Amino acid sequence: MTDCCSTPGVLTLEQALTQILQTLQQTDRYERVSLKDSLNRITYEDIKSSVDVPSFRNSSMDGYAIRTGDQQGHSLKVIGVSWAGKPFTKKVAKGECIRIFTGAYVPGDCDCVVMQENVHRTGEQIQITQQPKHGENIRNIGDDTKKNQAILNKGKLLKPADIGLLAACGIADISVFKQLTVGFFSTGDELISIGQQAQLGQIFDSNRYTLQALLEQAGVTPIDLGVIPDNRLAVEEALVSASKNCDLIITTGGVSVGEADFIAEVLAKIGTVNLWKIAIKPGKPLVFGTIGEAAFFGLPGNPVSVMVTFQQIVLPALHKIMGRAPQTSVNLQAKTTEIIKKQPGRTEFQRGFVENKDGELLVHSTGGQGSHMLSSMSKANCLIVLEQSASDIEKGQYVTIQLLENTL
Ligand SMILES: Nc1nc2c(c(=O)[nH]1)N[C@H]1C(S)=C(S)[C@@H](COP(=O)(O)OP(=O)(O)OC[C@H]3O[C@@H](n4cnc5c(N)ncnc54)[C@H](O)[C@@H]3O)O[C@H]1N2
Ligand code: MOO
Repeated sequence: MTDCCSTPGVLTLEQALTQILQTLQQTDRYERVSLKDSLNRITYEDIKSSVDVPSFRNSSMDGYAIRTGDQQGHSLKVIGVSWAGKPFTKKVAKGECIRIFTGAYVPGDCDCVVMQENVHRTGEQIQITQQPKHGENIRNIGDDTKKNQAILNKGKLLKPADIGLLAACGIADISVFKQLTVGFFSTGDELISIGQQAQLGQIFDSNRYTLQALLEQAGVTPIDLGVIPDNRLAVEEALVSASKNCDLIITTGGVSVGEADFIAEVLAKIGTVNLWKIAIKPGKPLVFGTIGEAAFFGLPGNPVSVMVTFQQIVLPALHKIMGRAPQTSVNLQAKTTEIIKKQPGRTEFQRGFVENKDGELLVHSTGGQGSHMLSSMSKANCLIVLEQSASDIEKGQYVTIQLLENTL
């Protein structure tokens, strides 16, 4: 569809994402890992608990376990102690109670724990000073997790709470999707490595460092394939070789329309070009396709374009292949503290800093928005998302923001 803002042949971000995700298949490779090695891995199957958690009724307070009917004002005899790990299992008769500590087994005769602050103790007798409620301060069997209940679904990215939950259920190892292997290289005759002396016209290759970090954060195995010069044959050889060992390949640079930009041309020769150019800023000339079994993303060379396209496009693609359940992105609304310049035509991602001022989210730009400017990206804790048809935004208007991973 062509409207006021679209360029014929250039897909919107949503169209491009739909097309990319439809092309990619979820991997079916998996492995068993121990719980200790499972952080940031993705579950390969639904995981059920074979036990109730808690597996026995226990106290949530230090105090006295009593029987219903032994009410406020009554005097009760303390006949024993239930410690966490050392249960009291004998009978508790009417008019009796036991001393109990947090996490300790509650004997079957008792149905309430009175916290010690609400009790007067004299020798082996207690007086309850506040009306106890039936079931009070007792954690019941299975109130956290029930036996045979699915505690984690397939496709769950494992975070510390999930690992703790599995441990609480006594699960020692689990099946997770195999980690993806992602090969990446930079292209460009102007690139030198850190440590080399820059001549006029040369720059340090920053994209490889950014990508290594982004890929590590994404929980895949990155393979740094170095810098490849602007030479068709060299690029072709590097891509063919990478496609044999990698699930996904990322290059940066060489996707625009200059004389030395031939990534899309080489891709068409050795694989398939599925799409080229998306109506986003930065990142417009992104190319996506496949080489053999491997998925391929040719990202634009500009360093901020690399970061934005990685976050908006490569990451959802990686999630699809690595088996992660689809995510709903959490967008917030924040009030802009300044005018934001914007031309209609592309969905724009501007670098911003959001803060909470007296309960209101305020966002301001972190500086120059050129796609070569990493300094404003480094200062940003969010991206300001401006829709394709939007033009300049007035100060005080609400805009959509996406928090960056480093903020969370
Ligand atoms: N006539 C046109 N020129 C350009 C267009 C266009 O539509 N018509 N699009 C512009 C846009 S938007 C982008 S984005 C860039 C993308 O260009 P390429 O992907 O071909 O990238 P290069 O030209 O190779 O590099 C762009 C820029 O980034 C620097 N760069 C490249 N690699 C690295 C690296 N590894 N580390 C740090 N910096 C890198 C490179 O030196 C250039 O400055 O094209 C526009 N041009
Ligand atoms: O689309 Mo480019 O990435 O704006 O600089």
